[in-house]
Amino acid sequence: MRIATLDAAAEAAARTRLDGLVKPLGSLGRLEDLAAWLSAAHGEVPPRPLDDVRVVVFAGDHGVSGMSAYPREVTAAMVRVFLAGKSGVGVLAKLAGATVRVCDIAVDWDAADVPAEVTAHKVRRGSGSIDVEDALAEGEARTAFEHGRAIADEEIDDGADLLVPGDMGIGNTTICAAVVASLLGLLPEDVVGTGTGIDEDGRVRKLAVVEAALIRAGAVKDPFTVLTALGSACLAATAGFLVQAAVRGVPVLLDGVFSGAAALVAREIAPGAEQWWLAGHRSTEPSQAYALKALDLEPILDLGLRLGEGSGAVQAVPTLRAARAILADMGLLADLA
Ligand SMILES: Cc1cc2ncn([C@H]3O[C@H](COP(=O)(O)O)[C@@H](O)[C@H]3O)c2cc1C
Ligand SMILES: O=C(O)c1cccnc1
Repeated sequence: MRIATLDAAAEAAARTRLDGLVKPLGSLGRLEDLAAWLSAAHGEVPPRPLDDVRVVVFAGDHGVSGMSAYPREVTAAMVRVFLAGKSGVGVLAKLAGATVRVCDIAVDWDAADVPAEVTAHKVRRGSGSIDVEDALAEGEARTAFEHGRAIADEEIDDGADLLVPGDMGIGNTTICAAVVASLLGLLPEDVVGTGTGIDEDGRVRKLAVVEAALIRAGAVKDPFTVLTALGSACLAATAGFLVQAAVRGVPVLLDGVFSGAAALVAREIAPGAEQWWLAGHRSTEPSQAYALKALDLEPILDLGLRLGEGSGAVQAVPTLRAARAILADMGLLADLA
């Protein structure tokens, strides 16, 4: 896996053009940084329009139970909601002119009556309960990672010019807390949040599960071992998706908790891949803040969201398009009459 290189010359050319636009120097703030980054990613000034934006929602269940304010059956039910275009991310993606694909990586259901495309990358049904057992069997983390890479290839071969990873899985914030704590050497208290809205009793149970999982896993650093012990098939697939986007040189807008944890793992697997990722938004969950800090990523938006699915990231798409538009369409100071 070779990570594509960003074009430093295009970035420098973008900076020169930004400084010459008909505005006070630096006055378009973060938009200018995004415009320069996009130029580096595309290797041209102005960068190409972001016409084909795709969200891929990775769906799967977890062995841990009682960690969420909602029952695990919601994961499977939500797959149908994504297909019907009625999910939060579905509505928001439509506004941003993005498409949403849902992939059943590890939903715990009999999927006989859903379209085969949804289950084409199925790895397993549910995952192990990380407090007492590994999430995945030997080899499954790599299998799921390769599925994620294949999914990115499918989207990119089909014309995607910006990818957004989404997630659906009751219990996701528990395994993300464990993975982020393990990789960054943090305590459960640092990373455990209220997820879908658990009460204080639930948070105490969640802390105990994450603590038990971290003790059971021990000091693991190898990213595939972390995925196997504490992660999930969806997390491994999302990591593969992020790495492959970087291999192909396609920009990614990360979303919330799941994106953050997957990105941390993906960077361990493929150092340098993080150059291809932007943080779409800041989630209210603490583990995402730690992950983004470790990745040196500053979120574009901060709307107090805690939904996941890709819902925050898609809302940053218009901002990225705005960054491109200033380079493409603004006049030059030098042409002032
Ligand atoms: C109806 C519904 C739709 C969702 N869409 C995303 N999530 C979000 O909530 C879950 C993680 O939170 P926790 O760790 O507390 O279970 C994930 O599925 C995430 O995508 C949802 C949750 C629910 C209930
Ligand atoms: O911000 C997120 O990604 C999030 C927060 C709570 C539950 N699920 C996802």
